[in-house]
Amino acid sequence: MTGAEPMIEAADVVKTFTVRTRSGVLRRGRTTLRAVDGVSFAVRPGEFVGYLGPNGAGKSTTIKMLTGILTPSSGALRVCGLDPSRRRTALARRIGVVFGQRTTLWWDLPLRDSLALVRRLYRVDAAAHRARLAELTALLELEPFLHTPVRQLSLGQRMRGDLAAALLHDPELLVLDEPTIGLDVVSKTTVRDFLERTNRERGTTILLTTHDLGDIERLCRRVMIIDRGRLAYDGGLDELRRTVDADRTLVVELAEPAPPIVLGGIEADRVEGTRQWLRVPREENAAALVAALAQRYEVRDISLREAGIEEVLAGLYRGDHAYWCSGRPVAP
Ligand SMILES: Nc1ncnc2c1ncn2[C@@H]1O[C@H](COP(=O)(O)OP(=O)(O)OP(=O)(O)O)[C@@H](O)[C@H]1O
Repeated sequence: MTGAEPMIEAADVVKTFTVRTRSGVLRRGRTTLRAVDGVSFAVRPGEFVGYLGPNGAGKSTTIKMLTGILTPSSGALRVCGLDPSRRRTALARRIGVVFGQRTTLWWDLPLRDSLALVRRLYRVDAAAHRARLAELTALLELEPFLHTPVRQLSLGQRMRGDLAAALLHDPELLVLDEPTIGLDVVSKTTVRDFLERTNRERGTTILLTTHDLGDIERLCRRVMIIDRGRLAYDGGLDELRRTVDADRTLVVELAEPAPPIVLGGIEADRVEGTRQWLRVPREENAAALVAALAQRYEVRDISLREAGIEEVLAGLYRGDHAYWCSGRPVAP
């Protein structure tokens, strides 16, 4: 594969499922559900892309198609230049996959033995395996539990083991489905640092599905958002914030507690002691608002906060923005 070729190329990919329906007590029928509904995108080598969307949006179904577990109902899909469902074994040697909710390791074996089996599975040369295992052991700090059976590992340790297993054969592409789910802050940081480094230093292309916005803010330069099977956004995080035009928040610290501030059409939507939060619409002049506040209240401190990615996405998922509902992809 040459550097110019996309690592992943999806053209109008559709996946339908036939599901049972029930209306009333006795009437049963079947209907077709379009879990992925005409998705097109390309991921270039070396990119780190977040694949986001609310529950049931179609993320896992997309990932299962990318890894060859599911076959698209229509459309064209190529990963590392291969058709995933037809060339599943060949593709497995070139990609790494981690599902946060389940492990690919052997439950009863010590981690080290599990990783040795992975080497056989992927036919990795023994010397290359030794070198890579030593590197991954150091980076993921696996040494203290290499001899522990997988079933006795904590969630964070197991996830580090799974990442090592997925990367032992040095894949070009790493596909991650919720890799930090259930992890504590320290383990999350270890995993994120490791992923960031893997992408930067080895040039591994990474596609990450997560509900953890910390993962996204820390790692992804580009995000794709899917909702009800359709790609609704594909671009940078900062552009997303700008596109959505989310409201800003004015945090006001008063000299003494007061009833919720009302200024023009704006009212505080949160009050805690002397602190109040006001949502400032984009079109509102924040400077004029601050001046009016200072005239009427004794203000100790004031700060204007841009909408965080969490608020931006919550607005999108609620359908606050027209383009979101239209299902029309937004150009990067
Ligand atoms: N094997 C299946 N048979 C029938 N319907 C399915 C199947 N797999 C997924 N679906 C449906 O397809 C839709 C998309 O599911 P998918 O698991 O891809 O969503 P998701 O974005 O990964 O959600 P979550 O964030 O909750 O994991 C959902 O409505 C789901 O119920």
